Amino acid sequence: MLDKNKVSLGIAPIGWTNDDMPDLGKENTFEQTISEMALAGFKGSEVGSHYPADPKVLKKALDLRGMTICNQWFSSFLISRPYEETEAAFIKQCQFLTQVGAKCIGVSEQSYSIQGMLDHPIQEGKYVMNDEEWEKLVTGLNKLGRIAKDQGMVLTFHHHMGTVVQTEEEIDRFMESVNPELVFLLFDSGHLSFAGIDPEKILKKYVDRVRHVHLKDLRKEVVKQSRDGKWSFLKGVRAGTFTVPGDGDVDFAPIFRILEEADYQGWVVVEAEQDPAKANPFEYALKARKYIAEKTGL
Ligand SMILES: O=C1C[C@@H](O)[C@H](O)[C@@H](O)C1=O
Ligand SMILES: [Co+2]
Repeated sequence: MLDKNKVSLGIAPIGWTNDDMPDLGKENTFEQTISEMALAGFKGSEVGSHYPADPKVLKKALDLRGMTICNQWFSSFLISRPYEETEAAFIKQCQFLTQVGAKCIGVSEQSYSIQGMLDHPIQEGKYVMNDEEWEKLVTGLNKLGRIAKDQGMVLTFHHHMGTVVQTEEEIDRFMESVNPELVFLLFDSGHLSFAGIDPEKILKKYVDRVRHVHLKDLRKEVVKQSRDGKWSFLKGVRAGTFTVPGDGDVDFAPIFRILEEADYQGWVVVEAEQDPAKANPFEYALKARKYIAEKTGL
């Protein structure tokens, strides 16, 4: 069982409106999204592109529903653009997050990422960094991690399909290289499973350095179709690569057990992007909430 005083349950708006493919769920308003999250029993939300940009407006709408912002995605371009460019955007986003009371920022290195390319098979030919690029990434993230820490925030890094940190070797090298006081891991069960990595193994190894968790389930049958058909990441998402915890093929029992044994403190966030026309987001949020309550006591 997870301790309700230490672990909070959030959900990402990506099941309602998908920022990577804005036509998916464009009919779902911000108010409807957060009302359904709250009604389904979630206390936190990540930030979606259809959320108000004014932190006061956003915070008021969340406060009314007993909710808070728990994290926001941040795209870094540390190995392909001047560091200062990423730093300026990072500082701006940290300020926004601080104003809405959030403590976590989830960074993904998007240089040469194929995750958004509609004509690129996700399971082939992603970019691999050379030693010089590794150095740039690590140095840049350590600097950003310091900036976050000085503002009372935590920089977590999101390993992700189609990006420069996807494989087990890349995750290991990453964790060996970054400053453990400044850069933490965002553990995403769906992306690990999609990459053919055992989530249990990674979590066991790095749980003490995990500061944010994405609970994402995976339909292995769709992943197989995606490999055979050479689908892009986004085509796979539309076809149902991901779903809510308990609805797919990821075994969440060891994940919850490791978090419990490590006395994990922080957010666990359901993040299950799929086509809202096929998988009603409110229905799936309720389904996830029920499964997590049964398995963790949250
Ligand atoms: O954390 C995430 C944010 C999304 O934009 C991304 O594509 C998704 O798969 C994810 O894990
Ligand atoms: Co994620």
